[in-house]
Amino acid sequence: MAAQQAAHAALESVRAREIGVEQSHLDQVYRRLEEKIQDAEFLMRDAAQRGQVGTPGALAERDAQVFRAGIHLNRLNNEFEDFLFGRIDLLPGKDGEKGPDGAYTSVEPADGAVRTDPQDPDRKLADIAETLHIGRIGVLDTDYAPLVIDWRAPAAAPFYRSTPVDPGRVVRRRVIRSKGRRVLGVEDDLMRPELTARLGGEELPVIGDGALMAALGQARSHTMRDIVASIQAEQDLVIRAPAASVTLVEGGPGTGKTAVALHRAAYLLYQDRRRYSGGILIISPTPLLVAYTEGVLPSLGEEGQVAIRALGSLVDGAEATVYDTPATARVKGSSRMLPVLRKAARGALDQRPEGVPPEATNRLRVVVHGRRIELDADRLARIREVALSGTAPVNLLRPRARRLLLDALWELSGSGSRHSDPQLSAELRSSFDEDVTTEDSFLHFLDAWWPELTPRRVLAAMGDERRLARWSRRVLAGGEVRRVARSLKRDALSVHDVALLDELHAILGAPAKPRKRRELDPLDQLTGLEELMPVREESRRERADRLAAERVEYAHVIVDEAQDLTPMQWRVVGRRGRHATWTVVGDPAQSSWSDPDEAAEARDEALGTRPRRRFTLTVNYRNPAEIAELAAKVLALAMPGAASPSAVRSTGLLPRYAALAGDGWGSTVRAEAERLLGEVDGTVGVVVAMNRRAEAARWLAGLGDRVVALGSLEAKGLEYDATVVVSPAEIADESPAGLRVLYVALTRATRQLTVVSGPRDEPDADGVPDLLRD
Ligand SMILES: Nc1ncnc2c1ncn2[C@@H]1O[C@H](COP(=O)(O)OP(=O)(O)OP(=O)(O)O)[C@@H](O)[C@H]1O
Repeated sequence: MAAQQAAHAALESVRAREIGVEQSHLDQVYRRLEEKIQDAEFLMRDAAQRGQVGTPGALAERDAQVFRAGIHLNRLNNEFEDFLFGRIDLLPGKDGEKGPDGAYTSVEPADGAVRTDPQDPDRKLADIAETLHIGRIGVLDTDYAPLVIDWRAPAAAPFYRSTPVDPGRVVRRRVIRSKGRRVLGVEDDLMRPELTARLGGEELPVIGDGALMAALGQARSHTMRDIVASIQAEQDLVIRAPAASVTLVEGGPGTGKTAVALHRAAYLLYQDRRRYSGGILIISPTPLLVAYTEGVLPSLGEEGQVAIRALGSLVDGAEATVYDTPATARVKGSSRMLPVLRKAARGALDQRPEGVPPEATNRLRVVVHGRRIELDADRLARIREVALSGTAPVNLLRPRARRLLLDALWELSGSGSRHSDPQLSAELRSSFDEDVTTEDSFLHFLDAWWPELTPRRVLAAMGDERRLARWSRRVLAGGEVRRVARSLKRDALSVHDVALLDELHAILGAPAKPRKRRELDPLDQLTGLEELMPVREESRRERADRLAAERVEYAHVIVDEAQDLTPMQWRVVGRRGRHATWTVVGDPAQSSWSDPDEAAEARDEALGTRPRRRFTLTVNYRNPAEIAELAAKVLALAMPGAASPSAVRSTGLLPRYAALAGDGWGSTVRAEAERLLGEVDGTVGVVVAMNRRAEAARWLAGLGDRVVALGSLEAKGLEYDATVVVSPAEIADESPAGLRVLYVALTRATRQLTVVSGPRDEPDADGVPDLLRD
C-alpha cells in the first residue's frame, strides 16, 4: 500500500513538473503574441499618420497596411479556449532541411538516430532533436524559431499521422489541455515505446494516456466542438487530401465525417487562401445540423470565406419550413420532375396574371398610321409556338416573341410590299415598329400575353391539378399528380420545393431587362435579326451583373450527409460548383432517399468526369460498443452485408427497453427523458416518427432546454448524451427507407439509449421490440 502511494505521489510530481514545463512555454507564447499585437497596433497608427501625407501612393500603401494589420490583429485577439493543444518530440530527420514554418521537413529519422545501449544490447537509445508545439495558429519567435506550429502546416501532420505502427520521427505525442492562459493537464502517447529517449540529458517522461477517450467522454451540448487536438490518422488523411478534384468519403455513423469535412474546409483555406477566395460552400441536410456545426470553423480561426447552408436555404428568398409526406417527397425529388418543370415553365405563360380578362390575351389590336390591325387567337398561338421552339430560357425569349408579333403585324399591314427600295422599306419598318411599341395597347398586351415568369409563379401554377396533369402526361401517375398538386397549394415551402424553385430559375432564366428607350442600340433599328434580340436588349455589362447576382458559385463545395440528396437536389448543388473542387461525405446505410441508384446517377452528373479519390472511415467515435451493437442489428436488416464501424469505447451501460405504460406515450416517454436528464450532464434527444413531432414536444414541455424532441429525419447528423427512440416500428414503417432512418435514430447517443415500444413494435416480456430481437 505504502509503495503504491509512493508511486502515485511520484507520478503526480512528474505530472506537476510537466504541466509547469508546458505552462512556461505557453507564457512565452503569450508574451510573443502581446508583442505582435503591439506591432500590429503600431502599424495601424503609423498607417493612419501616413494617410495625412496625402500623396496617392502613400494613401494606397496606407490602405494595404491597415488592411493587413487589421486581419492580423483580429486573428491575434481572437480568444481561443485552448490556443496551444499539442506537442511532438522528434528524432533527428534524414536531412537537415527546414520548411517555411522553421521545422525540419524530413518525415523519416536519420540513419543512426536510434542506437543500441552498449551496456544492455536489448535497450534502444535515442536523443530528441526537435520539439514542436501545435496550436490553432502559427507563432514565430523574434528569431523566427517556431513557438507554435499551425495545426494545418505540413510540420504538424506527424502530430495526427504518427502511430506506434508507423511512428516516423515522433517519439512522444502530447495533448495539452489549457484554459485561457493556464495549462490544466497533459496526456502523452508513446509512439516508440521500445525506446529510451532523452531530452536535454534526461529521460523523456510519459504522463497518462487517453486524450482521445477524455475528449469522447465529455458531456455534449447543443453545438459541436472541434477535434483539432485529437484528429486520428485515418481522418487526417482526408483532411489533408489534395483538393485537385473530388474527394469522396464514406463511413458509418459517428466516424467523424462531419467533423472531418469542417476541418478540411479550414485546412484548404490555410493551404491556398487565394484559390479559395471564391468561397467554400458546406451543404448540410437540415437547419438543425447547420446550427449544430456552425461554431466549429470560428473556433478554428476561420470565418467569412465558408458558407454553411441547409439544403432548404440554398435559394435566396426561399426557406423550407414544412415537410412533405414520404410519398410526395419521392416524386418531387425524382429526376422525373425535370420534363414536368420544363413543360410547366412554358405552359405557365398561358396563365393570365390575376385580374386580367381573357380578351386581354386572346386578341392583339393596335392602331398604326390610322389603321387598325388585329392578330387573332390562332395567329397568336402559332407565334407563341414558334417563339418557344428550342430550349432557351423562357424569360429570355420574350424579346423574340415581341419581334415575331411585330413581324406579323407588319405583314398584316401590307406596308412591306409597297416599296421596292430596300432602304426606304427598312426606314418605314423601323418607324412602324416604333409606333407600335410605344402604344399602350401593345405594351399591356405583351405584359399579359408573355408575362415575366418567376419560379414561384410557375410552382403555384403547378398547384392546379388539371394543369399539372397536362404538363406531366406520361411521366407522373394520377395519384402522384394529385399528391404533388395538393402539396403545392399551401403557402409554405418544403425542402423539395426549394430544389424545384432552383431548377425553375435555371429553366426560366432571369427576366431580360428592356433598355430605356433613349439607350436603344442602333442595331435595334434593323430587321430580321430576331436571334440577336435578347443580347441587344441587355448590354454585355448588364448581363454579366445579372449572371453574378443570379447564382453564386463556389471554389470548393463540401456536401455533408450526401447519401440523402435527391436527384433534384444534386442538380441544385451541382450548379453551385460547376468549376469547383469537391468533398463529398456520406453513408449509404443512412440514406433516407428511396432510390439510391437514381441519386447516385444524379451525383455522377453533378460531379462530372472529374477524377475521384475515395476514403473510408472505419472507427465509430460517438457510440459506445453497447449501442453500436444494437444499431448493427438494424443495419443488417437495412443493408444486409454492410460493415458496421467499430466502436472505440465501451461504457458497460446496456440500452434500456421500456414498453408503453397504461396512460399512453406521453407519460412513458417523459418519465424516461426525466430519468436520463438525471443521469447525464449534457443533452437528451427524443426521436419519434415524423408525424409525432408536435405531440412529442408537448410530452417534454417544461423539462428545460437540455432535452429536445425530434422527428426521425431531423435527427440526421446530430448527437446527444442520451437518446430515447420512440417506437422503432413506426419509424421503420414511415417510408421505403424507414429501416435506414431507424439506423440513424439508434446511432445518435454518446452514452445511453432507451427504446420505448408500443403495440406495433410487438415487444417481448422484456420490452425488446421485434425489430431489435436477435
Ligand atoms: N478524432 C476525434 N477526436 C475526438 N472526437 C471525435 C473525433 N472524431 C470524431 N469525433 C467525435 O465523434 C462524434 C461523431 O462525429 P461526426 O458527427 O463528425 O460523425 P459522422 O460520421 O458525421 O456521423 P453521422 O454519420 O452519424 O452523422 C462527434 O462528437 C465528434 O466530435
